[in-house]
Amino acid sequence: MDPSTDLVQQITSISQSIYTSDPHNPHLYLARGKLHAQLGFHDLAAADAYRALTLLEGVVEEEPDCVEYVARRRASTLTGEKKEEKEEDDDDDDDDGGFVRISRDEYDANIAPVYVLLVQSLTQCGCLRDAFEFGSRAARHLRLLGDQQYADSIDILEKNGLGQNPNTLPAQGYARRVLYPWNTHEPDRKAQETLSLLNKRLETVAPACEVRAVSLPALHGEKLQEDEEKEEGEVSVQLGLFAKRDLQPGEIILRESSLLTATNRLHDDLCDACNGPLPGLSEAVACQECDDTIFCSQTCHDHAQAVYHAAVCGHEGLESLGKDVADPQDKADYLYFLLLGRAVAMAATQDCHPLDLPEVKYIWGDFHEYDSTEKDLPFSFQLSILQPMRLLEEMGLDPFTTLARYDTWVLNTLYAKFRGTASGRLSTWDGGPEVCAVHPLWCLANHSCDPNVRWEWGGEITFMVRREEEKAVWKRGDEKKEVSAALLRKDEEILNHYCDIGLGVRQRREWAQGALGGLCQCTRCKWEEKPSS
Ligand SMILES: C[S@@+](CC[C@H](N)C(=O)[O-])C[C@H]1O[C@@H](n2cnc3c(N)ncnc32)[C@H](O)[C@@H]1O
Repeated sequence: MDPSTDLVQQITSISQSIYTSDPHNPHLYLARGKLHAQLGFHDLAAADAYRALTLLEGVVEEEPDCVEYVARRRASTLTGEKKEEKEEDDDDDDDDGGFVRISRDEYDANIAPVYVLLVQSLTQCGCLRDAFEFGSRAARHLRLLGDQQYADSIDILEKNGLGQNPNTLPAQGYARRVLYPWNTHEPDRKAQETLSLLNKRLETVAPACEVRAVSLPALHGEKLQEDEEKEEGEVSVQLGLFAKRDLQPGEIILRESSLLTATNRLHDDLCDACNGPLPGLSEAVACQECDDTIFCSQTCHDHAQAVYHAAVCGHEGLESLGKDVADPQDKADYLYFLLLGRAVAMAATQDCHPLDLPEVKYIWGDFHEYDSTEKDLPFSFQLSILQPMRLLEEMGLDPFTTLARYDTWVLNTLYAKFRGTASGRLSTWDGGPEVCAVHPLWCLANHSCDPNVRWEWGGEITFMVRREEEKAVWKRGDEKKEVSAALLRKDEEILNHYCDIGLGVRQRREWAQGALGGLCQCTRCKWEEKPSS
């Protein structure tokens, strides 16, 4: 058997125990974290180590009443000799339901490997500031517990970030962006069944459009021009939107509203559901239970209650979570976190797995091949581990017992999907990102720097066929190229734009690179990039 298959099986088996019967057992998180690290999932390993640490810290808490999550394990989780030895010790403190509390001895035996796994995993992800901070804290703590006993671990922990100024170390790291082998929620996006389902949804949102499989040029990270030329011809089969009939210039061909939205404005004047502008006081509708939440209409109010609001209603701690961002550079990342929060609220309200939400299940995630070593999914201790735990707590959920739905691999998959599809609106106040949303049908349209539609986004998002005068002008030095006709013919692909098409080719490629996964290879870019004849 392929050794990695065996590791996957072991991970799946431990996850099953965590999800269904033993969620407060730090041994399971440590064991699973080590397996995750062996498979190169250092991000998941860091999250597991942090869970084990949180539970172990409760064991030595001086005031037991302050312990939020009591670390305990099923008496049957140890095997062989260890189990027999332990069973004799456990007799006295057998809790209800066959659980035993984690003992001080277990704490002493596990605290150092947990710290080491946490610090090494964060380092591997590139989250060097947190690795350094945990490393220093851990070394100090282990020294107090016993210099000799923990000498090797202290050595490893202290080597980390030695001589560095923590303030200059990066907090933001990266994770692998793959479909996890245990993810059973991802559909076959190209299957006829999927296309039929999406086309059924399009009937109301964009009746003149159809989703089809399409071959796109495979774009790669930061490749040099020569590499791009070499790889020309390599394709990626994905989905795209197509015209079912001739479409007229100026015609609105898609109208979609979505509740998978987020804003970082603290006391905003936007509808809580669709993030469209609020009408006057007489028309706006407040939630009866928590007066602070305002909707633009009764429809949005009712929709919100059924889709996401029930899980967050009245939980005041959620109001400022992720919104009080000090560094403007972090704003976009925090918006993705807020979008994640909305998806969690939707899953909790509808009692379903977040990856099965209709807004999420079929959208593009830009995943790499499983055996790729590339790491390009932004990952940080704050936004991928700590804040999601706080979010669940503020919603009144135990982040350990709800892991079957909100495990780190699930959150990473959500982040990957959101980063591949979400659109954003900038603040008119400071120009920073302020609102973002996923529109699951709108986001099926691919990009071109000579798009045939333009989009507008208020309460709903629309596609309108570009008129002649709205078409892009191709420029190369002093040379200009004739614009193509505005009519969008039956069977033509509907092409959106992921960047400002008024920019020069270099800037456009730079802007769109994140959303495209590489440098744009559309015909306009290729023409404008070539030296003028
Ligand atoms: C928002 S999705 C567009 C829909 C997507 N093709 C699907 O299957 O759902 C964005 C992704 O589509 C692909 N894409 C869009 N426009 C492209 C283009 N002009 N060339 C190559 N890939 C493109 C990229 O992989 C990008 O990450």
